[in-house]
Amino acid sequence: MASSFVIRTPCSSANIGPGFDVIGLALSLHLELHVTIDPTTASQRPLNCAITYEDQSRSTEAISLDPEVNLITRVALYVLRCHDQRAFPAETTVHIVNPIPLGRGLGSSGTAVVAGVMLGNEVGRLGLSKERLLDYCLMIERHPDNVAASLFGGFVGTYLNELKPEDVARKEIPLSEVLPAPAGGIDTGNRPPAPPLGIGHYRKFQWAKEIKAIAIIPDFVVPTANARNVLPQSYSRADVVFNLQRAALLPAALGSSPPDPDMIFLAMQDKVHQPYRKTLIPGLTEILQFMTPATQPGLLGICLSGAGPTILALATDRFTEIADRIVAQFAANNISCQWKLLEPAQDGAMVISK
Ligand SMILES: Nc1ncnc2c1ncn2[C@@H]1O[C@H](COP(=O)(O)OP(=O)(O)O)[C@@H](O)[C@H]1O
Ligand SMILES: N[C@@H](CCOP(=O)(O)O)C(=O)O
Repeated sequence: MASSFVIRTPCSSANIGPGFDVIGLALSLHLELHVTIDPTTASQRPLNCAITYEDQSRSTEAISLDPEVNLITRVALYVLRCHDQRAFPAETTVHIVNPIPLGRGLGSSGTAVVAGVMLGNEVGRLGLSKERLLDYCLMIERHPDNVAASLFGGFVGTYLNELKPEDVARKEIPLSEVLPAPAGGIDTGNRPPAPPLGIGHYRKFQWAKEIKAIAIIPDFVVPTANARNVLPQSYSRADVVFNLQRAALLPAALGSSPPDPDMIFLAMQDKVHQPYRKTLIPGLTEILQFMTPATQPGLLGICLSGAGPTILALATDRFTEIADRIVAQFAANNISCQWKLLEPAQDGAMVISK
């Protein structure tokens, strides 16, 4: 008999200023996988899987419908193959509905990875806990901030365990071995490296109910890998202490009701990633500084969302006014934008039976 379910996964904004690779916030824009498994259909397809894709994000990148290439199904196959299941159950169809803009700093890849591990777990009937699924996510997306937010929901602080030397080697296995290059439908029969236990952990923080997130999304892509390549290998003690001081304040500042705008604005400052990413995002330095809670009522703080180019402005009201001002700053650099008013998504990725 056929079965159907939906996997719903929120997008995320990572860092929130000083919490580089540590802090993440799940937001109310959801990737959905509408999955049907119909064993009565004789499978004609490679890997027993057919993909369709519905773009609701206004992205121009073409998403592959080949299950060996598509990030979501590739990740699901990784989880399945770690459990000696070589393909999807016959006959699986996955309809992807994606409103998350690609390569803009709203964690589209982390969300896709989370949806992929949830898909592998569900179709393979593996019964893995979300804590274990986080390990699988971290073998692919190697910083925990986006994936933990999308998997568990809410406003999270994350950390990686100090692993035993043999486990460190397993965690650092090149991505090409975790997600091997497509073999053109030929099953190599290789079992991929399973993740060590308990790589990553998270803690949920409070989020003050008055605070909403405005995402100002420029019409250009900054691949996260490029935005990580512009960062230095080492930092001055002064810059590290600057970020530690603010990162330690941030959860209390964003969790206190009513919010204190000056405290939040200060707690969202950063010297570890944003200053270096200005080379990829025209006008970034000015955009992060041109308004403050003193000059813009309703504003609490501004930061780069993830690796950018999206700007995240936290605010209690006057959302349109704040968004319009940031859009105008980008327009001064000949960059057009869309913007969205989002809320924290307290529920993480979930499977909904149909
Ligand atoms: N829903 C999806 N389905 C397939 N691939 C996706 C999906 N979402 C994101 N990706 C892949 O992730 C890439 C973007 O990842 P990345 O550069 O990390 O940006 P982001 O900040 O959006 O996570 C896309 O170019 C695409 O290859
Ligand atoms: N901590 C990472 C977060 C990347 O987020 P994304 O949404 O841009 O993928 C970083 O800052 O590189």
